[in-house]
Amino acid sequence: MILDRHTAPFAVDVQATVLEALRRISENQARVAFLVDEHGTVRGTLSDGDVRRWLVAQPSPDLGALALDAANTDFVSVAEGTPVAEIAELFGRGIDRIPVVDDRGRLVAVATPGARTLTIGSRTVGEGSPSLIIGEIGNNHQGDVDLAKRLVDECVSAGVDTVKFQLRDMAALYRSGSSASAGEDLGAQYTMNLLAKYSLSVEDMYRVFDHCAAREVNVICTPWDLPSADALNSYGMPGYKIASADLTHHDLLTRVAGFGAPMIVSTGMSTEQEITGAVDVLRSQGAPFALLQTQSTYPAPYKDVNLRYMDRLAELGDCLVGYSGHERGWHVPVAAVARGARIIEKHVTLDKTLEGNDHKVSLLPEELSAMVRQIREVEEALGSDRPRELSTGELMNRVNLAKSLVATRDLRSGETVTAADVEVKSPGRGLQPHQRDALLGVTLHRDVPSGDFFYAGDLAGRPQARSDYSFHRPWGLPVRFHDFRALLEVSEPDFLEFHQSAKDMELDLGQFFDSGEKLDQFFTVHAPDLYPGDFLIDLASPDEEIWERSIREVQRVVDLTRDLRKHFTCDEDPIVIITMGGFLPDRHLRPEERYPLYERVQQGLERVDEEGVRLTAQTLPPFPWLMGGQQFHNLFVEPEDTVWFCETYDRRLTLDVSHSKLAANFYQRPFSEYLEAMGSHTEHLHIVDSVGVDGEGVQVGEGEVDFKDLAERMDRLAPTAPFIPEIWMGHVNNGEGFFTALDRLREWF
Ligand SMILES: C=C(OP(=O)(O)O)C(=O)O
Repeated sequence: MILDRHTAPFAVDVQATVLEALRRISENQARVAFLVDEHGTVRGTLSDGDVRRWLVAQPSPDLGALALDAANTDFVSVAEGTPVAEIAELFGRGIDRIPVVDDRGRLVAVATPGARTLTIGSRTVGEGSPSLIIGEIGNNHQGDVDLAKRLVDECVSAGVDTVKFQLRDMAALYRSGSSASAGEDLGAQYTMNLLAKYSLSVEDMYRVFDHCAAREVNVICTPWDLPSADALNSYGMPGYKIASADLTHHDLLTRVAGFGAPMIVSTGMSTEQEITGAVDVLRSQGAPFALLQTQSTYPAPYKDVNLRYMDRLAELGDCLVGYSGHERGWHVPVAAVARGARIIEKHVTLDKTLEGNDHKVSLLPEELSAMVRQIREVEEALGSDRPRELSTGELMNRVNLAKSLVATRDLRSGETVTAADVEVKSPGRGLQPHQRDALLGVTLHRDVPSGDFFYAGDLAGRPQARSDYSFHRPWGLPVRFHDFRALLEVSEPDFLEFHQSAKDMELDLGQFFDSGEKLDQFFTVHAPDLYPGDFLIDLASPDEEIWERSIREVQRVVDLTRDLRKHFTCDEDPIVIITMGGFLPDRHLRPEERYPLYERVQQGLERVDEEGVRLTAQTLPPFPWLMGGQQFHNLFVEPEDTVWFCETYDRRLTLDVSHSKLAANFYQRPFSEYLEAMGSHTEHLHIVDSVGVDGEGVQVGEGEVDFKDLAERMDRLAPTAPFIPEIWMGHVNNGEGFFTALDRLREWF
């Protein structure tokens, strides 16, 4: 059981309305709030159930009514000082939060049956949250306030959640007082001498805590004796650490538990019996606590670290567990997180050669940064045990690498598929091999040429109906040279968008168009994404060879576009969509690093003869799936620098809705900001849904884009920009995915 002295999340003013009280209940996620008057006296408790009962009893419920009307005024509470065991007996029968009140009925704590969460300052850590990373400065400040502050600053830069210090009152701590160590054993004498030299006074420590507050980083501290504990309590620490060395110091445990703030308790150099003894003390005090597995040697041999003991600690303490590390390097804390540590403590120093044991096992600031980064990466990688979902990248790779059912001969509409008509071949664009049984015996409703894929639509056994589309802006279909005729047979788009592969760039247009043929529509061209030799267009590249080739490839796309124009009736110059580049394999650039890259893009474009085309820069996602894996896009991702590029160089955009929504999600900004900023620079639209930060190309209505809002904004900001539905794999089964998207988009566009 825990006595939570952080009562603010539970308290609601007695004058609050039902709605205000409900808001508090949903914020604290405890299903109950306590109504307190101006003196802090509890006047009633209001649970979810109380509100429900009140609602059904009202002829016309009014959420603006006083919460007190719905509250339980005959509630269970306990007096401060009630033994924990007695309080524990009151839980059950719907009661899992009990107000603890002083002799005047004022709320002083909330008793809960035990929660595996701790809140330290601004940070709550629980089973499902990122781990709490503590930068242990300890005494590595060498008794110097400025050095202590610098260490705090380094911890902030490294991204730790909390910094930690140690406080000692040498006179109270050592039997021989603060200076006389002569009679001590060699080890103790060495430690005492160091501590005497390098400790900070309480006042200096407070100064450093103030610096932590100014840097907005949570700070905790280990009191090594009772006076230090009291001094820390006077400052008002949001949490306390108990060193392994104090696990058997039950008076200290009890004193600190009485402060009511969370306790993080190390268990090094202790027997299991001593650990359970400490747990009993903490429980009897109702202290919110976590236990840390620790090997109290400096540096600790890996064979003694024993991360698996965290499982046992979780059982013994029925609490959150973590790891306080004294080994070399930082791979063990990273592994500890993967093994369930919710708290990591690791020492930090500016110089490993300074005097004192701790410096040797401390991380330098850049190492601490690396540890924090790697822990966060591992936490992301841990994922969940929910049913497996394929990432967009995997889906793409699956098309390239997996197998499909294909026809062994030319099959005619009306024929029934037999085993001899079907074989398994790569790529994985059609029905998957395990769907063969479902396909056999199906009567085809279309011709399937030899080597062509069978699709889900073939199983449905009915032809796909295509309706006439009419949108209040021009609409088109993404096509390839080899499939546009088939799509034109079933639909009448205003334009075709030729999505070029590097191989398509080599093809002779005469293969696809009769000489003199002119199709009665316009067209756009999307430059290839990938070229042989893993080459990607990168007009921002500092590498001259890549940059020069990128310029050449863009020119080839422009030239092809001019050639294609002969076969279309275009009133305006055709739009060409280019992914301009600026990606990196391993990181995102800071905003100020992006501008020189845009300048480089522009220099490259100035070398391209753009006569007769409208070159546009496609807006890009933060994590493109290039060459089968995750990369990092930097340019045309955030609106400010994208708009800067457009305005500075008089350039236009192809706004890819999926890409830009992913960017908005990644940068945790409203998508509307992206649309408002980039909308008026938009020449062309790729309309498609998206999920998360890298789920692109999603079918309309199956992701997170608000299409009504999108349509309203685009009608205002880019009313004439044409669009295509750019659904990933939308072309299979003769454009099935594109037509589904168009069917859905009719509602808004
Ligand atoms: C020495 C300390 O802890 P640990 O036992 O985790 O090293 C401390 O918190 O001061």
